[in-house]
Amino acid sequence: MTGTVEIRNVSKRFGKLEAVRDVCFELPEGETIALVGHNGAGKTTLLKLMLGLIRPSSGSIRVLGEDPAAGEFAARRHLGYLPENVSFNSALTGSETLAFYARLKRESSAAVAPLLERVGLSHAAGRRVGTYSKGMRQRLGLAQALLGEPRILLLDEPTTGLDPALRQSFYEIIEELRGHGTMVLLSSHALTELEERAGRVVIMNRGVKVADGSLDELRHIARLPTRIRLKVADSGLADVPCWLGPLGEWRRVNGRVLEIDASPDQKIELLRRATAVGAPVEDVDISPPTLDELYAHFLRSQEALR
Ligand SMILES: Nc1ncnc2c1ncn2[C@@H]1O[C@H](COP(=O)(O)OP(=O)(O)OP(=O)(O)O)[C@@H](O)[C@H]1O
Repeated sequence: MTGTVEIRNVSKRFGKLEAVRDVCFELPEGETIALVGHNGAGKTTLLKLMLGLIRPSSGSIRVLGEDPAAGEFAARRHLGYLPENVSFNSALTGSETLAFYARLKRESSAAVAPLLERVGLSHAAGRRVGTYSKGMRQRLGLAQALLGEPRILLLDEPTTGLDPALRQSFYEIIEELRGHGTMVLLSSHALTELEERAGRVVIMNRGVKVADGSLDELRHIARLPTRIRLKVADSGLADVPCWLGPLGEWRRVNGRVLEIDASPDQKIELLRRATAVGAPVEDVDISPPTLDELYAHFLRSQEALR
């Protein structure tokens, strides 16, 4: 896979505050990457650095092989950006707004109608943006970011204000773009929805990158327990320690359901026992560590080192 963004040992200081400290990563094409972190972790600063809106205090950034902060940054045409707080001129219609951005990006205004259609705003194309709901403005923002079929899409909190159906169609658009080779970077706090969508997660804390990998890789590194729930037949409730063996603590969550936090080493053995002939188990439910739990784990680990 070809790289789209290369960040090497980048730091960014605002006065005494180090918003980003010695961060390195590469973002290949055709990947959806989640950039997560608490408020003030440095996510927006990283996006602004990639856009060339600010310069790094040290380190280097390449976007499609160019320095984004250089005067003539030709790769900008291949960049789409949705800022956290989209604001448009409320007197312009949806069509006029998008046509304005198309001119800025030197794209044909013929792109406007199909893009409005794509984000489900055709019906409101002739209405003033001032009358749009938050979700509609967000969709117009996405349409603006999609102008020119970008190879890099940087989206800051893109699903804020979207209802579940719109979120679904938003992620369908993202998946389609990714399939065509676009690198999509989603900066977000919505960890649960990112869990199913992002192939890779970069976790930031206080300006420092604390974890970077696929969900499976992060689970492997964190070695957090997998939560296993067993629905047990009445006959098995009396002698749980016997058929389950010495595999850690278990607790009864309600009636006939047992819950066990199995370490990565115990997991398979536990499932073997639970599904062995004669085991009084009627159903098994396996929940690997969620992105929420992994996020909390990596943040705790880094805070402990401070
Ligand atoms: N132009 C600026 N001048 C001074 N400090 C800044 C500037 N921009 C960002 N900061 C500071 O840098 C740190 C990182 O901010 P940044 O906006 O990158 O965080 P974030 O992870 O995007 O947070 P959020 O989730 O709240 O959007 C914060 O402490 C912020 O106050």
